[in-house]
Formats: sequence, C-alpha cells, structure tokens
Amino acid sequence: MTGHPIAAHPGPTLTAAHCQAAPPALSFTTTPIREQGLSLPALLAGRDDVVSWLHQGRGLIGMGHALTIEARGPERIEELRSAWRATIGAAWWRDPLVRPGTGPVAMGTITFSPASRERSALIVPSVLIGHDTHGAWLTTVVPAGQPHPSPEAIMAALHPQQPGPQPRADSPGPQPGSLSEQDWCRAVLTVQERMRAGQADKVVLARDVVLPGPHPATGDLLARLAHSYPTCWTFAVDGMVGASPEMLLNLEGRRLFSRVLAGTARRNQGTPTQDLAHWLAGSAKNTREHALARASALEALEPLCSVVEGGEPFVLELPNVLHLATDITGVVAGDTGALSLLGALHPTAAVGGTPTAAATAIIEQVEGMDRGRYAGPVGWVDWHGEGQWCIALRSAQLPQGGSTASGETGIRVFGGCGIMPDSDPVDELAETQAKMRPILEALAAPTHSAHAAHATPSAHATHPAPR
Ligand SMILES: C=C(O[C@@H]1C=C(C(=O)O)C=C[C@H]1O)C(=O)O
Repeated sequence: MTGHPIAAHPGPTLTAAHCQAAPPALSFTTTPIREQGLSLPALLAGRDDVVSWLHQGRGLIGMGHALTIEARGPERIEELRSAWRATIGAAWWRDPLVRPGTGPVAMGTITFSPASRERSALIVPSVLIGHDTHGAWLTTVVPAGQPHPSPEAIMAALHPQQPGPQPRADSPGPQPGSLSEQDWCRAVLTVQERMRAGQADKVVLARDVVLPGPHPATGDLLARLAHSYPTCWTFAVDGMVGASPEMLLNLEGRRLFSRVLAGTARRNQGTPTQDLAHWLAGSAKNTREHALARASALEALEPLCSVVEGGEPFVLELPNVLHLATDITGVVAGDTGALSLLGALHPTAAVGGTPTAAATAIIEQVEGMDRGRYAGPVGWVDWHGEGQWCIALRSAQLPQGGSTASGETGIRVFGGCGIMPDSDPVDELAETQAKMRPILEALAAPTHSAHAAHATPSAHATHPAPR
C-alpha cells in the first residue's frame, strides 16, 4: 500500500478507556473480489506495515491503520473488549457476505503478563483482504462520511511486489537476550527447587535471544513462515510475528474449538518420526505435563460453556518438533464473545503453569525478562465477538519505531518450555532452541548461536538417540 491514500493517513491511536468513552465513527465496506490468481502471501512481499493471519494459504491480511486501541494492566483484555464493542456501536457497515472475517474486524495482540511494559492492542487495518474456502473479499475502512476507495484501485495498487532486501550472509547470529544460556539453565534449577518445596506442579520458563538488525521486510518474513509452516497460524500484529501451532480459541457461532499443546519431542537427524512419536506418547514427564495443560483449559472453559469436551491426546507433527495435543470442542453459553473467553483462558498451563497464580509469580521472579506479547493471545475479532486466537509462540517482536518497549533495537526471538521436577535443564534449553528455529530460519539467521556449545540435545539421555 506504499503511497496509497488510505495508508498515507493513519487513523487515531486511542487508549481503550478513551475509545470506550468516545469511539470514532468508522465506516466499513466489504466487497467480494476474484479469487483466481489471488495469493495472500505473495501480496505481503516487500511490505512492512502489514497485519496477517494465514493458515494453509488462506486467512486475512491487512494494511494501514484506521484505528489502534491500546490497553495495559490487569484489565487489558476486558478494556479492549469494551472499547471494541463501543467502536462497533458507533460504526456503520455494508457486508453482503456475512462470513467469519467479513465486515468489521480488528486484529489483536495481548501481553502475557498484566505487568508488561508493552501495550496490548487491537488494530483495525484500513484495508483487509480475506480468503476462505468460499472465496475472497476486500474490506475498506474510512472515517464515517468519507468516500470508500474503489476495490479495483486498491487491488491494482496491491499487485505483488518484489521481496525487500535480504539479510546479509555475514549478518551476526543471535545474541544472548535477558539471560545467558548458562543462567537460564540455573533458572530451571531454581524453578525445580521451588517445585520440590511444593510451590507449583509445573512452570513454563521461556528465554529470548536478540538478532541485531537490519531485518527483512515483515511481509517477506511472513511469506517464508507461511511457506515452511503451512499448518501453523502465521501472524503479524503490531510487530509481533510468528507461526503458532497452538489455537487457543476459535469461536464460530456458539461453537468453540481449542487445541492444547504441551509435551514436546525435538526432531533430530536420524530418528524416524514414528519413533519420536512413540517415545513422546510414552514419556511419563511429557504426559504429566500435558495432562496439567489439558485440565487447566477444560477447567477455564467449563463455567462458560453449556457443553465442553476434550478429545483423546494425540501427537501433532511439525517440521521442527512434535507435541502432545488435545482438541477441545464446546458450545458457549449465552452471548459470551471471544475476548471474554480469552480473559478466562489466558494464561493456560501450556504457557504459564499449574497452579496459575503460583506459576506466573515464579515466572516473574525467575525468568528475568518481560515476555511482552510472547505467549499471549494473538488473533482477530469481528463485529459480533467471534474470531480466532492463537497463543503467540514460535514468535518474535520486531522493533517498532526503532526499539521495542523494553528498549531493544534488535529483534527479540522467544522460546519456552514446561519445566517439571524431573526436567533436565540442558534438554529444556535444546527444546527452546528447536522452538526458535522456525522464526530464526525465516529471518535467515543461523539457527544455533555461537553460545550454544554445551547443548548437545540429540545425545541426551531424556530424548531418544538417533539411530
Ligand atoms: C512455551 C512454548 O511452547 C509451549 C510449551 C510446550 C512444552 O513445554 O512442551 C509445548 C507447546 C507449547 O504449549 C514455546 O513454544 O515457546
């Protein structure tokens, strides 16, 4: 959208409280467009000011900002929900399609912790292009009373661009983030001491590495992730980018779907996938870890649903790791919307731990970093509260306006894992490296830092050895 009038005049950024009290009057128009030859990932090429939600090549991409709503603190999800409701109340729209993702839509990213310095945000892009199994559409957003640009003019301006500058071959690899690898392994031991003292049953500990700039255009990064991890949800909202396998909440009509992941086997050269899957399904530590995450999601959903069921755990295979997975389905009671459900679900034991309050307190004390939006919900919500939200895993925070809220000027790449009393710290470190691989490869950075000398994951006793 470079140079397009819509993108040239971004709409306001409002706090949720302000937006709720005085919502701007926005006008949304959805128009069906031709799907022949349409490739959402290709339209992202070379662009930085994009939002994205792609799965198997379909989904939503957006450009420009018609409205940004931001919130911080313990009430951030509820504040964003109220502000979005007020925005819809003040909006006008035309939507002949009435499908998930048509009409008014906001893309969102929410911090893991209420104490984060980063903002949680809902972004209404000026232009949104959607593609599902029934066809494609384009939604434009302008201040009420202003004319909508023609869909043809927008599609003409949006022809696929050349990819942006590629990373240099000699660019420096990942640098230690908040903790060195050794200090992070010590933090794992500290967490285990706390668990042995009875303070928690499971704690998810994460770490970050920093990639100094320059970095590829956001759209190029997304196109690579979407290509390499098509079964994951490739997202970008407010500089938070990644390809997540974990669907926290899909709400369509009153029907809810959630996929809980916990328990991981790293792929290594030489071990057949079937052997890894067999090892994972039989690993006592991983099945206990999974059971805790599964129970926490079911417990959070039960009071809000008239029916909720967890399927049998199964092994989910991804290019870098395998996970134990449970699919949860349910029917939501009353008119509870996606943002209210997120408020109840987040943080699940898959990214926090058990019990929630004790585990998150230990994370704050031991992890030594602000997670920002990593491990928080990321996704989209429509005008009547339906939408899709993943957990922002396998992800990175791009610097916005030069630096992140934590003052970083490089890209922060995150990875974490559930720590149990019988976890091995070196093995867990290697798991974080495997989880960082998708985003580091998409950034075309070396996947192992020079500081990883002591991690020899495939030879480790708690993991099946290569044959
Ligand atoms: C915390 C992460 O992943 C979570 C932890 C997992 C585990 O410990 O086995 C598995 C999937 C995710 O729920 C991450 O990817 O950073």
